[in-house]
Amino acid sequence: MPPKKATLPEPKPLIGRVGTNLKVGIVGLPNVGKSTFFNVLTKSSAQAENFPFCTIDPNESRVPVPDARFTYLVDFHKPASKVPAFLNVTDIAGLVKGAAEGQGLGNAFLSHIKACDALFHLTRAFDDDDVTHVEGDVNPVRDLEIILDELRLKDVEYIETVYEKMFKLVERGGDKKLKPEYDCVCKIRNLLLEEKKQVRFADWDTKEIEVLNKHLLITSKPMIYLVNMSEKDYIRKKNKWLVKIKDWIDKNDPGAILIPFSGAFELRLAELDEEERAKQLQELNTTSALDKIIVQGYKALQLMYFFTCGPDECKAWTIQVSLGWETRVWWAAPAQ
Ligand SMILES: Nc1ncnc2c1ncn2[C@@H]1O[C@H](COP(=O)(O)OP(=O)(O)OP(=O)(O)O)[C@@H](O)[C@H]1O
Ligand SMILES: [Mg+2]
Repeated sequence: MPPKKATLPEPKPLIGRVGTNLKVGIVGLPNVGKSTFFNVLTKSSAQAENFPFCTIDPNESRVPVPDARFTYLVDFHKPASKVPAFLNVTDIAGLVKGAAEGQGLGNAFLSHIKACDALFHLTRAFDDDDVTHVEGDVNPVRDLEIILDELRLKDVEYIETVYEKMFKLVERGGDKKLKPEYDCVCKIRNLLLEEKKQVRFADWDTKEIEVLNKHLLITSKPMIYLVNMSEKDYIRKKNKWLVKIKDWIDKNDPGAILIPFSGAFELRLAELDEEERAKQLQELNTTSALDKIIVQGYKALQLMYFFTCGPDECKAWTIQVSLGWETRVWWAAPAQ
């Protein structure tokens, strides 16, 4: 008998902005490797040190999206000008328990998250007694819940103000026109406050998504889970937390993507020249995780972008619209 096909959850329509200048934010507890990851991903040099709250102000950069179609166009036309698509990435300060009430760097941090359109949720699965853990020990499942809960509480605070305003208009003032929107706000409030769930975990119809898009709640943003492991664990593809994290995601955020990587290993690779790097990867029989992360980050956004190449930038071009669950590409014939 052929093996049973794994049933994948139906992809959910994305909630959020559609645009040409969207960004992915990096969130997680302090000192878990967010800035290290940001630096290797975007070839930047943001401060990354072994102490909590090393990052205060957000660091922003962009990274080209690896795309075989773009490489093909460039190889074919050998153009003078090559403009790939870019993914904008923001490295944000660490978040601690109580951040929604102002602990740690608190509210400023949360407003930086609100400005992002998708999130890389970075969690620490490496043991290293020399690297301080704000919770005292390594436990990425607990850490995931701490972060998600802070994000949820921030949404609760926001939706309460919306709810109170609408309550007065609809329940007291009898405004019938606002009633459908008010009902949706009540559903959001109930989900966040009573069921203690993230907005993206629930099912929403088109009308409800219109309401959600007015508010751009933090817990409605697509989230990609990145597990930061030791170099050794990444190379041997084993880590005692991986299965536990995967189980947690399947149970709580089904369909969400988990990508293991190693900040320490990527940092070491980044210091090698191209030839040494290829040799090293071949010897270790492994690959860098960064391209996969960039592509998934890009796919999580409802992004509309152009990549162009040609002597006058229009010899060959494509427009790509990624709406998360589908990607459409238009090719234009090279100008004669
Ligand atoms: N995979 C890894 N293995 C071992 N050490 C790592 C790994 N990834 C990062 N580190 C180390 O962890 C420490 C904290 O890293 P980093 O400054 O990137 O964290 P952060 O999450 O940005 O912290 P903050 O929230 O304080 O800004 C650094 O000393 C870094 O070298
Ligand atoms: Mg940092």
